[in-house]
Amino acid sequence: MTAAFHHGLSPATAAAALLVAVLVARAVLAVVRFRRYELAIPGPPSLPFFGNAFSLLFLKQEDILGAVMAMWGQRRDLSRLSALNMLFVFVSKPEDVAVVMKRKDLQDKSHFYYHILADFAPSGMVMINGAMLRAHRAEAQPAFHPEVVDSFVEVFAEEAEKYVRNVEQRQEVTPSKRLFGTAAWAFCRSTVISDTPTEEETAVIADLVMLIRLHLKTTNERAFNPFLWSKWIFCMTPHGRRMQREFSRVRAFLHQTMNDRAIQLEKLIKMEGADFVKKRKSLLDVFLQKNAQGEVMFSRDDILDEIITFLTAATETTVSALGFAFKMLSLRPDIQNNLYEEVVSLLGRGATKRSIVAEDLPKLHYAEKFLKEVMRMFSPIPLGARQVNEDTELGGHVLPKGANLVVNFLGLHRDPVTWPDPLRFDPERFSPEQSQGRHPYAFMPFSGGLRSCIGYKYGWAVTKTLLATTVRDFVVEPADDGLTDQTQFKLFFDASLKMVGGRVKFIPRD
Ligand code: HEM
Repeated sequence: MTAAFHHGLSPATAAAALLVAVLVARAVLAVVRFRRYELAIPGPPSLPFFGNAFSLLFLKQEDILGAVMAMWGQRRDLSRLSALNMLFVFVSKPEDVAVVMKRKDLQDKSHFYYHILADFAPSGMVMINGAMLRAHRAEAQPAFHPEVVDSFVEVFAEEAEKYVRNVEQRQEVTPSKRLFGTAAWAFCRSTVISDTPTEEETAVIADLVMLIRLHLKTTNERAFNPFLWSKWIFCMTPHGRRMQREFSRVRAFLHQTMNDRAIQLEKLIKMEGADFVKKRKSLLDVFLQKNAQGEVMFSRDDILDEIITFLTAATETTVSALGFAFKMLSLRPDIQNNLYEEVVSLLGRGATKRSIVAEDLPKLHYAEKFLKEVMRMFSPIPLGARQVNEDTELGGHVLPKGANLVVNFLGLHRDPVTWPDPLRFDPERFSPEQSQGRHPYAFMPFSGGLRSCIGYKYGWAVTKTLLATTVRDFVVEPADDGLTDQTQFKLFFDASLKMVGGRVKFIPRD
């Protein structure tokens, strides 16, 4: 007879009490264990279990990055934040970043952030891991071969010309607003739909771009609001219901586009055989081709998720980089003159000017140094989070299983040891002389290792084309917003880095 029976407890009650006691003991042990690992890593003061939650949760989107960065506090070595027993370990030193990029066991995306991002495109490359990631990357790679990217430059140039034709002249504008449409069109025309889109395609792609922007904004808000972490709960809110409805509508259209293209492809493969297989193809064709050849590698939903993911990755980053580029040009006429001189020496001026072609891109040396300095100071992706799947040693600390490892690209790029006077804007940091001897992992705007940006060459080509075409036709002047240098920018994060305001004026040159 146990003590419980002597005290009149039934066996069921005693069993339930025992179970509760075991669960409570396990939870307490988990909190104690977590706390031991947490406190071993330097970071701001934190409470047991809640960690830094009271400084992090329910923040406005504009304030999230500033709050995270303030708490990170420029620590060079590993540092941490925590909330509700979730640990975020920041890596910002080139030596530590190199280890993360090279280690095969640190390549999975963090569940915390990416499971929310993945809600509407779960099989997209940014979200997937392991064998599935390797298969998707291997298939998509040919669509980003340098020769394929070169073949798209004509489309990029046409979209850039359209951008400069339609830009609101002489008024204060936020360049990113119009740039989204331009970057999205450049992507869709080169990789998804026909070169000459129909009216319906135009309307649906415009909707998709708006929807993706909204999704990214919502993802960040949800990430900092535990009540909305579950997709199920989020989709019961009016906003969640609306997003679900809109995504279903756009997906139905894209499915139709894919079906039409798949039928065309089957015919082409039958007609051209091996010749067609060897041809360079767009992303959509690359994914569909395997299926058309009878190897069903990807479901139509997988392909659609990839198209949405690539469109997001391609537009967000390009727009972020160019938005900061135009803002910096408006504040630095000296740099703008150097850039203009380089551009007109290639593309001509006035009546003799011409559009950019693929062969011009490698000759834009100054543009490249300038854009690198933009991406150093304003890394389009400021943070990238990985999942720690097993207790892992890094930088002299143990990261417990379940922790989120955050590669702090913004911190890496502003590390005063590698970049003296890091807030000074100077493209010459990327001259061959000054680049000599720099740590190979000190500058990582496109990340690195197994999860490096697959659209790296594509991104460079679009960004350079849009920058050169705009500078050829316009002087970028400052807005009347009181901002006189880059140290005054208020940065925030909505899937890519943005700044509050960011307005400039475009004054025509001719
Ligand atoms: C200025 C332009 C760009 C920048 C700075 C940039 C930066 C990055 C970075 C930092 C990552 C890693 C993110 C992480 O680890 O969380 C990434 C991944 C990725 N990027 Fe880009 N990107 C750019 C343009 C593009 C373009 C044009 C495309 C497609 C056409 C693209 C497609 C992707 C994809 C699919 C991934 C996920 C790769 C993976 O997880 O394995 N990016 N990009």
